[in-house]
Amino acid sequence: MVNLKNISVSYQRGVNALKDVSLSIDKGEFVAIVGLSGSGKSTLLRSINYLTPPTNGEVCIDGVKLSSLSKRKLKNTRAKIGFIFQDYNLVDNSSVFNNVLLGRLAYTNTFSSLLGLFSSSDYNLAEKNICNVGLKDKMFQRVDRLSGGQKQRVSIARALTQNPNIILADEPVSSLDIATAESVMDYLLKFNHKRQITVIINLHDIRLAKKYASRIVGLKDGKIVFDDKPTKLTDSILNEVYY
Ligand SMILES: Nc1ncnc2c1ncn2[C@@H]1O[C@H](COP(=O)(O)OP(=O)(O)OP(=O)(O)O)[C@@H](O)[C@H]1O
Repeated sequence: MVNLKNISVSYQRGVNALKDVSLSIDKGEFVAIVGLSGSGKSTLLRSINYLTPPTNGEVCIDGVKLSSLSKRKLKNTRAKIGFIFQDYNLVDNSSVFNNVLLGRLAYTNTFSSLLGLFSSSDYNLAEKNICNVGLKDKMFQRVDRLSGGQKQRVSIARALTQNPNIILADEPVSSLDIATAESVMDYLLKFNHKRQITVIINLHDIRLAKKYASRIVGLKDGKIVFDDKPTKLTDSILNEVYY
């Protein structure tokens, strides 16, 4: 369903962040991307939903080339791809409920979204997903009063409210302590299993990658140097990825 065909990304001043990367990810996989800082993990994730369109190569989602899509169709495709950021990307002075409702923005036209018009099914979906991440009692609390783990659960609920086929998560637990990080990862794994949502996640914690992912992709200098089951990621391969 996600197919990267020979993609390269070059930034200004000659930085080649990805070099001829090809990668196919099937529905329902839980893929962790690992590698040194600067190896291209964020760029890879952002190219999948065209936040950073590749300089060369093609990104295909369900067989459709993103480069061939009109603005409107690209918006529709992106609506089915949730994105979870390391720093949560929430509206701090707004409630949990309003933040989660923003997941429906991908489906509303500009006029409705400017007026904040949502349907009753949008409200119901937001409420259901807040309950699904265990935040029912915080529903109308401002998000800046929440802990880091709770904030990241709000971002998961917001992504779920898009009814996504894919969730992209860029270092979502790196600011959290180990126990909290695992509880956030548990939620991602739960929705991966229960809803068959494909999860593609950047992680610098190899232990978490091995514990949760069904497949690990190692990036080094913008190239894939490992792509296999977690059990195949031996210490000597790790040394190579992180050298
Ligand atoms: N907007 C940008 N403009 C120019 N160079 C960039 C930009 N974004 C990233 N880069 C460069 O591209 C390379 C890959 O960066 P990227 O953020 O994808 O790596 P990463 O593995 O996610 O690193 P980190 O774990 O530190 O976030 C790095 O050399 C980085 O400095």
